[in-house]
Amino acid sequence: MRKVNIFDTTLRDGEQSAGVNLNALEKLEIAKQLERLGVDIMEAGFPASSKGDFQAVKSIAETVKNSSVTGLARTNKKDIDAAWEALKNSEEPRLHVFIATSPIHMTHKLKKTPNEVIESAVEAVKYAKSKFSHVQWSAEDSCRSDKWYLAEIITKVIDAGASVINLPDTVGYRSPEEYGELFRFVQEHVPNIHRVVLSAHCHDDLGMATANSLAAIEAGAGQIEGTINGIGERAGNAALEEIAVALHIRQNFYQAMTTLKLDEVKRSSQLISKLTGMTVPGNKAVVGANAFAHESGIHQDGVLKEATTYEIITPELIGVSSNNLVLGKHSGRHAFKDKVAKLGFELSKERLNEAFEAFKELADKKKEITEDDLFAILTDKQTEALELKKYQLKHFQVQYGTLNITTATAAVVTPDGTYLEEAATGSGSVEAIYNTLSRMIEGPIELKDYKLNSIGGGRDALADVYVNIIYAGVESGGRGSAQDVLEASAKAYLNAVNRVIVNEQVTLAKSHLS
Ligand SMILES: CC(=O)SCCNC(=O)CCNC(=O)[C@H](O)C(C)(C)COP(=O)(O)OP(=O)(O)OC[C@H]1O[C@@H](n2cnc3c(N)ncnc32)[C@H](O)[C@@H]1OP(=O)(O)O
Ligand SMILES: CC(C)C(=O)C(=O)O
Ligand SMILES: [Mg+2]
Repeated sequence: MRKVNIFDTTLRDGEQSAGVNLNALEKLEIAKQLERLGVDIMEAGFPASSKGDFQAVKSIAETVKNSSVTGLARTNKKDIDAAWEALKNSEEPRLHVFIATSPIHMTHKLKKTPNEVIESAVEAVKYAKSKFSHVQWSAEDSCRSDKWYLAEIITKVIDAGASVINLPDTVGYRSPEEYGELFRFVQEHVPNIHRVVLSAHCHDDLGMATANSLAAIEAGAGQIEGTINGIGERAGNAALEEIAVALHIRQNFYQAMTTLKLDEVKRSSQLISKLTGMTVPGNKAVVGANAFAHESGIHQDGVLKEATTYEIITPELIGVSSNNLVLGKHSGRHAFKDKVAKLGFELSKERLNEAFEAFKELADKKKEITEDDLFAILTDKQTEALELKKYQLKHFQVQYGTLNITTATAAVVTPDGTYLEEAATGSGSVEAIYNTLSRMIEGPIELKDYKLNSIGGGRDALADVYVNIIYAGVESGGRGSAQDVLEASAKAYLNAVNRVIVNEQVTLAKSHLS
């Protein structure tokens, strides 16, 4: 069985998803979870792109010990130097440097001749190699590049010191057969290819990212790049959980494996969904809420007789424990703690107590607490610790009637500890709440997007609200869950504002990162 390395780029390409903007503390929290998941390499960001990303990569490189940490750079000294400053204290400093090799990109974007691109790539890899112990080079848009030109530049870049060569399908263009063919071609026509690991990096524009990644493995790739939940630029990247589970379930076919801890998959998915605000569709393979739900009679009958009739993956495999202990209002701390541990959460004693209180409060309102409810409570507690000085909602009330003007009143505590109360009207309940909160928050807020989902099913399902706002000139996403839609809406709005405030504090006070 051949081992395939997992290169996670949730914190770099994943963060390139439209509307996603993680602060350094959120990135660190995700990095710790990716380390628990067992990724071999994590791309923590693009250090030259902003001060915030530089800080994030640096703190991750200094914290994470069991996964190799890398950062992205263009083929210029400024980017490579910034990456070095951010990564030099990691266990094995590793750089990811890229330049595009397709005629379209070279002509229109880079405005360089193919020879100039070769020079730039070789020079950058040599320079990077003088600092970093590992240098990965990527041929951006390799799938629309001339294959003979690709073979030439790869040969030279390997001679310059690259130890990983990545062939990204940057725009998700190829079919699995064609992508596999590219890997075979490169292995046959690059004389020094045996000195490097070949890597695949697929995008999902035509819905083929997972299939293409698996085709690359069949054709000899030793590393797969992707993100959790498949988030990323445009239609996203290959979903790592899909590839890892496919290799596990079909190991006899692929004869390849990863060392991911698959029982950390669900928790990683939940945390990343929560912090990025990118909701996982119900029918998403492996981690969607319906991935293990059997709806129709014939399927249910089959599963009752023999689960393998319709189940090729068990929920337990990805860390959703079987529900033999039902949690409800009569459950105590022991059962709760046991369940929390089974779901893979590690919370401090204080956070665990708070989570237990939140669970009891919810159990008073709901008959049965589902695993999805618990995930919502636990990820809330896990991420609350990330919020520094912030606006806190104390209470609110809304008066709504078809004949009245909708009015909300609310009380918040501001980041400097002042208690404020306000009231405002709106054309609906959510608008009235947002107008009220806006009066107490310093600076204008523009609401760009509002999404409402339910967590779990039934009349007593939790509401999950995601908002996108512009506050202090910064685009920010916020999420809130509660049993009541209006409470979830208020929480999401404040969470989006708080994320901007926290971001500022993190950039100003670097000491918070250690
Ligand atoms: C396929 C991918 O995912 S690539 C990674 C994409 N990620 C990002 O872009 C991260 C966020 N980006 C940023 O913050 C900014 O774009 C920065 C800081 C990286 C650069 O900002 P700016 O210096 O203002 O440049 P801008 O983004 O407008 O243009 C990119 C420049 O880099 C050049 N460039 C693009 N790729 C490369 C490369 N791999 N190597 C060298 N130069 C490159 C472009 O030709 C352009 O150069 P020009 O200014 O001479 O025309
Ligand atoms: C930077 C490279 C590897 C990339 O993300 C792409 O080409 O899609
Ligand atoms: Mg990409």
